[in-house]
Amino acid sequence: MPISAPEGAAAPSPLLTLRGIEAGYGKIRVLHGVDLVIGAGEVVTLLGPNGAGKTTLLRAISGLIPPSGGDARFAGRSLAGLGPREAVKAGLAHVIEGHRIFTAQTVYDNLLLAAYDVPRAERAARVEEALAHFPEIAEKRHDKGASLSGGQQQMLAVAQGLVTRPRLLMLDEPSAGLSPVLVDRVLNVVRRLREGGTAVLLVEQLIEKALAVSDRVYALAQGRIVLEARADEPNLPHRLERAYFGEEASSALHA
Ligand SMILES: Nc1ncnc2c1ncn2[C@@H]1O[C@H](COP(=O)(O)OP(=O)(O)OP(=O)(O)O)[C@@H](O)[C@H]1O
Repeated sequence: MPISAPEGAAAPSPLLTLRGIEAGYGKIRVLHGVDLVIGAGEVVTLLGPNGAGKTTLLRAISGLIPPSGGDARFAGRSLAGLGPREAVKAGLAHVIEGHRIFTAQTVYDNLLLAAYDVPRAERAARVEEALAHFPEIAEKRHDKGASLSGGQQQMLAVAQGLVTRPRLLMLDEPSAGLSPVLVDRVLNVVRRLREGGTAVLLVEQLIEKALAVSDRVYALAQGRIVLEARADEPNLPHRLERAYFGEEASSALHA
């Protein structure tokens, strides 16, 4: 049975609240007023066709590109004017699509570098904490990044996102280039993070696998949110199709 707040008590404020976010590149407008909410410890998948603006939205949240409009709040504070480093310090980690690790450095040093802003005395423990999620790369902690397989490098990139102990971890297509077994392993980490209370925003093409670890889903099309639903909603595949292709195209498909 869901635990409801006592009557009259204020609902806990969400961890991340986006209202009317607009962003793009120079004169190119990509996001046209995006509203999105993530609760503490919630796993949310962001779906959408190629070019919809998913990566751009993650970049706008993590300070890699400044939004040109709207309001973004994280853990009770405005994200306006925050650069990527400040966003990480505020508790936001963004594992970018196709993230490259430092191949000339060891696995351990890659993680230490990612823990740059963690107090020195805590860094080693944070590195171990991140490695504990990935026994396969923990075994290779003294090996150079270059010696890891593509999948292991991808895991190392996710582990780098974890050393800062984020309240929200944003993963941009973590399955890209991974074998099905490794995809499951990365998504299992998402499941474990959720159990531990870390919120995750997941951009993923493997829709079914992503939904299996998610609480809710948003779909973005042409820079606008066109659907918001619970991940276990029975009618979701049909709604997604309509959201992706528009109602008319969907009716034509089923005609
Ligand atoms: N650095 C950039 N400079 C100019 N335009 C860009 C840049 N990055 C992305 N775009 C454009 O912004 C739009 C949205 O791209 P974005 O990568 O955010 O979409 P996406 O939904 O993540 O797509 P995909 O699933 O293909 O990664 C696209 O039209 C893309 O060409």
